[in-house]
Amino acid sequence: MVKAVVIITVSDTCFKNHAKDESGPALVQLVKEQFPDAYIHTIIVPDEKELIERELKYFCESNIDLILTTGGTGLSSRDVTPEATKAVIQREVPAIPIAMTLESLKKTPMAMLSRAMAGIRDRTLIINFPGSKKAVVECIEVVKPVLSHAVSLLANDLVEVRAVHDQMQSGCPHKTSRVVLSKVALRHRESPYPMLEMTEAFNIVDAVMMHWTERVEEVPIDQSMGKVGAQPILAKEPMPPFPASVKDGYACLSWDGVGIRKVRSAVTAGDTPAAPLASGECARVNTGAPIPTGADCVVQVEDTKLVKATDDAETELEVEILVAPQPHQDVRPIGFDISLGAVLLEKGDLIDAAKIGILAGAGYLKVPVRVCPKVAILSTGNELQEPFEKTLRPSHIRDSNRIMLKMLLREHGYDSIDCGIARDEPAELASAIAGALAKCDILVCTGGVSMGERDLLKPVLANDFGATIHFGRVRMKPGKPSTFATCDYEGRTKFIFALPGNPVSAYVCSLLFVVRALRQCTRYTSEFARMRVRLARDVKLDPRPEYARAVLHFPENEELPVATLLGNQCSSRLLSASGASVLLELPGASETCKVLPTNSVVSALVTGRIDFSRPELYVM
Ligand SMILES: Nc1nc2c(c(=O)[nH]1)N[C@H]1C(S)=C(S)[C@@H](COP(=O)(O)OP(=O)(O)OC[C@H]3O[C@@H](n4cnc5c(N)ncnc54)[C@H](O)[C@@H]3O)O[C@H]1N2
Ligand code: MOO
Ligand SMILES: [Mg+2]
Repeated sequence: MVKAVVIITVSDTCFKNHAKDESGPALVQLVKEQFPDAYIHTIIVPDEKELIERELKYFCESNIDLILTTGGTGLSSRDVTPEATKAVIQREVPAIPIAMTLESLKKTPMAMLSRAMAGIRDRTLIINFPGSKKAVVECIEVVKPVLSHAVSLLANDLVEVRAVHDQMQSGCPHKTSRVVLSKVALRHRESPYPMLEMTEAFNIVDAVMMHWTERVEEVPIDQSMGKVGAQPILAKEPMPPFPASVKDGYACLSWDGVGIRKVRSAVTAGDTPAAPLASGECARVNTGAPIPTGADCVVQVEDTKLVKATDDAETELEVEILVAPQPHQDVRPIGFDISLGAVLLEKGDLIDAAKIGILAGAGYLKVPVRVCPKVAILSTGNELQEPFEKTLRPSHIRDSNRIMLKMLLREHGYDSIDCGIARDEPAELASAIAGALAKCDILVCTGGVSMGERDLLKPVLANDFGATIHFGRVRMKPGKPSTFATCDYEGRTKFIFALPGNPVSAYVCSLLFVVRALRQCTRYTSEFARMRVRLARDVKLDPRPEYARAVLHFPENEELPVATLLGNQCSSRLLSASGASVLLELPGASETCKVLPTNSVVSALVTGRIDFSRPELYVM
């Protein structure tokens, strides 16, 4: 089902004067006729490759089903749409432009000059159309019959795909579910899942994730950020590879002491010095430049005086050294920064920017890292609609969980694929889960895990995938109905975190369970750093242990930072997680303690960035 289409007019002329764009509106009209319910967005961009690429990538990341470009597919030097498309797509669909060209050739041989491309990025199909309105109308007729099926294949919307395949073949079984919805009177009135303590849940996640088989892959260093090194990496050369000057000044022989020196030569960074330096001589050097053999120190220019130069002042002939230099003064000897054979990256190290710079400097363009599980994110709920749909449908809300979790995992160094929204229908849930499991190792879904008659995740996982539910309820707030399961799918163990639909529950449980699991898989410490903080105000305790979202500030001369909660902690209120630096580990209320008074010291997990806390914003 085609839900969202973007039409991009690529044309310098139309970019300057939108009124000249006829092809874009024509495409809009044609798309509207075929997909009347689809959300259609149009933009006009100039014939700039980088800009077109940026827009294509943006819309692919925004879950658009179809991107249709018009213009820029010809032979002129400004025609770059195919190149931009090629740079963005992951897989080509060559038959689409071929079909369009064959059809257009019936009308004009000029169709031979079209360089249009078509291809896929993630779940978006991109098709280049020619720039002329007449050609657009002809070409859209060619592709119309396949657009919907193509989008369904990409959306992995197995319901529609199975239906189409069923029409083409007889009797292949449509994915159904063993879960029966109708007998609502038989619903659970008490959760059948024991309530686990947090530590039990953490131990289960740690133990089960040990089933992840550790694998190693080599990745380009610019794709290794946040990954874990799989083996030690050693320096193949000493750094610096030559004795290098630390200052701008003059390379000298230290035993010459103070006095006049003949300026024998100049060595700037990148130069290779010629003959060795003799006593009474010096060589002008820049920071980073190799010092000539014979020299054993550098005197900074501030400690010298010019004695003699050529009349045109282009050459220094003699300088006076005013301060007696020490041997090796301001010289970085060979290997001073990194000695030959030094360990640049330890096995198990988390790769950060500095490490990537060190690897680059040492001539490593790839690095072996521990393979990270592929993560898929799926939202569930009849009440959900796509964020880009302008108008809210009655009793609907926009899905905020998917993009939030994708970004949250990215914040912690993990990529993920977006598997869209599944409705609370057993067969559709089963199909969506099947589609997601086919593409991932860890599935994170949100919604439908509590006590509602349409909370189907647990039953569908257990009945349709034979999943082992390791836990289905945890004594925590937020996140009580969190579910962790594993199943065997297409011969591989799949790990499934079915988290509550409430955005804050999904946020907290992704941090505490999903990030933990991912760190386990790369054998990296699974715990977040813990610190002790003081409460800025009284905090009422919930009966369950609570992970309260807070920001910190660091009063002068105070031993502990002060934590301010981000307002009402209700698990539907995502604002309570916005800008959170820490999750406070608050105990459950007891008979004797229902409120933690101001200045109480509690432990906090450092799950966010600390440097932009603005507690002054949260004065209650
Ligand atoms: N009778 C009981 N009711 C509930 C219990 C209980 O123990 N007994 N548990 C409550 C707790 S605690 C939680 S947490 C929620 C979790 O419910 P579900 O996991 O079944 O989540 P849903 O019902 O699907 O949705 C909950 C809430 O979140 C909204 N939602 C769902 N998905 C999204 C999304 N992708 N983006 C934004 N918002 C989303 C949804 O509209 C609901 O408002 O159950 C309590 N109930
Ligand atoms: O467990 Mo829920 O996330 O508190 O509402
Ligand atoms: Mg529910």
